[in-house]
Amino acid sequence: TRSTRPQRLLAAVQKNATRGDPRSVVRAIDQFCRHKEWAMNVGDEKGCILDSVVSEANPTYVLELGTYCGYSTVRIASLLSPNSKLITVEFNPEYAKIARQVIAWAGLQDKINLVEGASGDLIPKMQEMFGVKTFDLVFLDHWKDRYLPDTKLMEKCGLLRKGSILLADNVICPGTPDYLEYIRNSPQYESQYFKSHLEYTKVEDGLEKSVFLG
Ligand SMILES: O=C(NC/C=C/[C@H]1O[C@@H](n2ccc(=O)cc2)[C@H](O)[C@@H]1O)c1cc([N+](=O)[O-])cc(O)c1O
Ligand SMILES: [Mg+2]
Repeated sequence: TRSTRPQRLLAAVQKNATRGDPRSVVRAIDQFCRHKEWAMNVGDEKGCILDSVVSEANPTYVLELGTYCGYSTVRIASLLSPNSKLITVEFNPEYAKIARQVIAWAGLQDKINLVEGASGDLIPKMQEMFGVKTFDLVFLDHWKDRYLPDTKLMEKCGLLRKGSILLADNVICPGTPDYLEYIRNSPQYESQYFKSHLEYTKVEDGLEKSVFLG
């Protein structure tokens, strides 16, 4: 049977990227998506904004919601300091299988915990599963109708501390209107919109960075 797009993306990484070199893995995926097949990675343009937010935050504990093939997982983890950890949540076992191999090719498996399941089920278990108290940075890039309920759930579970940063992809395209309305009007957050483009296209999209004020 025909291969899947994530399988072809992984093959492009294994063909064009250098083992143990995360930035070459990121570059190989961007090349594949720009010249061969579009895929829903945060991409190179929004990826630069992601890089600057991660570098400035220098987080110890990062949560990513929506691994997909591991592009942003590798991009973020490549910027983390030695004792920091990235936990990434993936619902689809096929995507998880590909992402684990992309992460391994980048040589970042020691920094990353990929956990399979639904965010709504796993968020309440983060503290007991990983001994995490709070997350310094959360990257939201999963189902767009889950951004708001999962943010409220993270608040309820005490996973956010004064200064925790939420960074949300696709707030314009495909769009997360209920999340934007909540986060921009809540006195508990200070938000900033970084205007950009939908990955590998000229369509407008952007990232919303929100700091939890506690
Ligand atoms: O739909 C989009 N993203 C949904 C991502 C979903 C990912 O999150 C996982 N998940 C993990 C945990 C869960 O609880 C639920 C899902 C899913 O298994 C999938 O791997 C999207 C679409 C476009 N687009 O242009 O159409 C562009 C983008 O940048 C996007 O991110
Ligand atoms: Mg996205």
